[in-house]
Amino acid sequence: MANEALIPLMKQKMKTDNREGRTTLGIIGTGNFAVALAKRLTMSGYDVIMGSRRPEARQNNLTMISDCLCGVELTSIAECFRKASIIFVALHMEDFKITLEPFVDAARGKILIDVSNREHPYAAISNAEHLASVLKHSIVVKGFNSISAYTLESFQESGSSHKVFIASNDSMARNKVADIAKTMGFSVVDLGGIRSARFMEEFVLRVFSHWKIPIIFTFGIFNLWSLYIVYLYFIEASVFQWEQVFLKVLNKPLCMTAITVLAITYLPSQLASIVQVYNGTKHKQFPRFLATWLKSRKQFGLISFFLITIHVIASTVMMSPTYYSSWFRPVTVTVPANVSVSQVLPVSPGVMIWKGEAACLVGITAFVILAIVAVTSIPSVGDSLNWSEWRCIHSKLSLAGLILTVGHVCIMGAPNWVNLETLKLFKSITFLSILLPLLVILLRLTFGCPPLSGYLRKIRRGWERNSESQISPLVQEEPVTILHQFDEKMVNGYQGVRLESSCCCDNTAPAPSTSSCNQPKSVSFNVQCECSAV
Ligand SMILES: NC(=O)C1=CN([C@@H]2O[C@H](COP(=O)(O)OP(=O)(O)OC[C@H]3O[C@@H](n4cnc5c(N)ncnc54)[C@H](OP(=O)(O)O)[C@@H]3O)[C@@H](O)[C@H]2O)C=CC1
Ligand SMILES: [Fe+3]
Repeated sequence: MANEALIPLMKQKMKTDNREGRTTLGIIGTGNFAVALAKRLTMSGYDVIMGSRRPEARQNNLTMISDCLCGVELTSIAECFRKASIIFVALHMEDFKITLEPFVDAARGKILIDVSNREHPYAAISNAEHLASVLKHSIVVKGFNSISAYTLESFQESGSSHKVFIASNDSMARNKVADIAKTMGFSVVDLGGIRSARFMEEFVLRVFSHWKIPIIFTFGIFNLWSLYIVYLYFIEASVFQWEQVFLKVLNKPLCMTAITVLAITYLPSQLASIVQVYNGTKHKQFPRFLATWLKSRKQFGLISFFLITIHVIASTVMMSPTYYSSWFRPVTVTVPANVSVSQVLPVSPGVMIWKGEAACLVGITAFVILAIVAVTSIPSVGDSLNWSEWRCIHSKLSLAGLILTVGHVCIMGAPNWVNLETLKLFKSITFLSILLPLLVILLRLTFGCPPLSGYLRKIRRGWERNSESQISPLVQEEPVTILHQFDEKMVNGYQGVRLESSCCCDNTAPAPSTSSCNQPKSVSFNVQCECSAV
């Protein structure tokens, strides 16, 4: 691995790269990723040299793939090492040794960007560390491995919402690669030393890891509600026919699951408030289950919205007096004396009563509000909002959505609840399904009203009940970031929280400015933001 003594040599080489102000970058490999990268770099204003084992054989292929590649110089790997000082290694890890070992001296002092991914999650060392061991005197930077060839090629779709993670032991090399990524239109996340490469490579192999728990939970809740519905409507009383099982019957556990999962989305925030008030500080870690639950809120919310959407469509399809008899005015038919009852009379359906209309209005409004919340949780949309707007939508508007959803159920069920005995009340599915959401709303309102709201705000600004040394008010106004080691837990948390800044602050003594941090050891997350969103 390169050391700082190589930096002057590198600077010298960088200067020779400039032709008419353009920097020359090398790419070793001519596969899918290399071609997409060459196109993107060319369109971002770089001169590109591609190094191949068989340049003559590849030349025709490249120009046939795209016109953008006409200006790209295709040469041997040795020539590529000679002409460029920053080189992307777009090879499979298994080929590093056999293909690159002869170029140990040619690679001396060069910045090599390892873009490779692994087949399997478990490996003793990362691909980047393996590359550094093959080309001992080079400076290896891990990066771009989470960006697909498709993303590189589709200019319009890959905006700053696509993040390029970068890791290297050499801070100057990291900065240079970060500048290239920014010029290409990506936003950059600096993950510090090369050890982070292990997690960068493992991270991309995970398949919907954040979705597993929410999906299993939702499935469990759906099964429980379904069993209860079957018991109520088919075993205890024969209310429905089996033919109605696909829409009318299924719609019931579906909407009950949707509202339960919606409550589960907002419940951990309230539990977090309870824990923080109980501890009298925000600096104590949440219990593991709660931390995981907090990180899964987005997934729970989106699953709930998905179920609500199906419920809305199914209800709209069935919207008739036959299915929703209690929502419509009954039709009285007077049979004239000269008409026999066996004759068919045209009967116009009754209009909706207040209950039906009000339930529809409140339900539609809740659906639209939750749609806005769901859409803004898409990173590219969320990124267009500032922090206050994002917080307003995910805190206030989502609460309004939950209240309206409960209101929708109450309008449907409440007129019946008053006539029911206590025991029978617990057999009402509308009553049962609002209990958890009501608890969440009550907790939210309790923590949102003085004096608890003020107390909680104080805690979230750094105040500690049992601490002598309070953080100065000036520092409290700054976003408080905590230095995490880049470990599995942090990568998991990445999707759930908004990345705000990357200063390196200590948990107990937040640094007031990012400038004091020349070499952040890891990304840091704006914990203030996460807590506020709570
Ligand atoms: N494709 C994608 O979307 C992404 C790919 N990556 C990573 O980028 C790297 C390249 O991927 P990709 O371009 O798809 O792979 P390809 O199989 O399409 O290309 C690999 C290239 O490696 C070169 N090579 C050098 N030595 C050997 C060797 N001994 N045997 C075979 N080929 C060799 C070949 O070029 P030549 O014959 O000209 O020397 C070949 O074109 C991989 O490590 C992959 O994990 C990372 C993110 C996304
Ligand atoms: Fe409904």
